[in-house]
Amino acid sequence: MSVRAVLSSLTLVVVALLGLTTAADAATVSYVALGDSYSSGLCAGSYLDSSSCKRSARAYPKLYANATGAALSFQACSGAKTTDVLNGQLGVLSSATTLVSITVGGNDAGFAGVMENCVLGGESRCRTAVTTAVDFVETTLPGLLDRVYSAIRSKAPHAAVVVLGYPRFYKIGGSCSVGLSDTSRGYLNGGADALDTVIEKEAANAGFTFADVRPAFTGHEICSGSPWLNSVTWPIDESYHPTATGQASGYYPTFIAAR
Ligand SMILES: CCCCCCCCCCCCCCCC(=O)Oc1ccc([N+](=O)[O-])cc1
Repeated sequence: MSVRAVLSSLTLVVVALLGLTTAADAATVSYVALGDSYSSGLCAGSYLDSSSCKRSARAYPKLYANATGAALSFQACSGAKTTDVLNGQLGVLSSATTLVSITVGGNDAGFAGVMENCVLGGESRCRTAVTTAVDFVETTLPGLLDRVYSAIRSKAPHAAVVVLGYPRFYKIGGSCSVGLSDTSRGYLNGGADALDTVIEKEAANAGFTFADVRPAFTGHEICSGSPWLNSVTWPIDESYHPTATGQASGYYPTFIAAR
């Protein structure tokens, strides 16, 4: 065999290997999970590190990566508002990102304060707190979501983006140890609906897919026979969050179906 023939067969082998590598890279989903505690998995346990972000091995982003072999960059962080996503979570996005998920907006709307008013303050204060939050959701939140969604699109131009919503918290009329009246439960469910309505609309405006978790959680609200959400609990910040089952049976299949 001449030197030239050896070189040309070597070239063929190298080209073939490069081809395989490129094909393997293209087949690997490059997945970035953004957002707040509903995506980090606060309350689901088995946290992946000791950070206050509370990223859980039982949260839907990790379940998806385990099941599919997708390469996950887990950015979601407990307590995140839209500005935290904009300023702290988008650095890993690139033109190579193929899949993005996000839950955000609840903390901007003052979720924790609303819950405190409703649990401790009685029906009247609950109604006022929810009304104020819904007003914010309908007037100010759309612009905040637009900023986040536009930034995602410009940093990850080729990604499929799935925006997940929030569940209704309460079954109305269920027997329940939590001292919240059916009236207050109704206010809170209405707040979740208002939030989901705005998130769905802004996601559609951005060309993203909205994944509605409310159907999956129906029958599994607080005060139902098999809740997938924590009621008031200790530590207090884990209150009103999906349990590990809520992540696995509520968020995860809803994400899979929308992706
Ligand atoms: C209209 C808004 C109020 C209506 C109440 C019912 C709405 C249901 C939607 C819930 C949205 C929750 C998103 C917040 C997720 C989150 O990150 O929660 C936190 C988790 C942890 C902390 N923290 O401080 O550790 C703070 C907040």
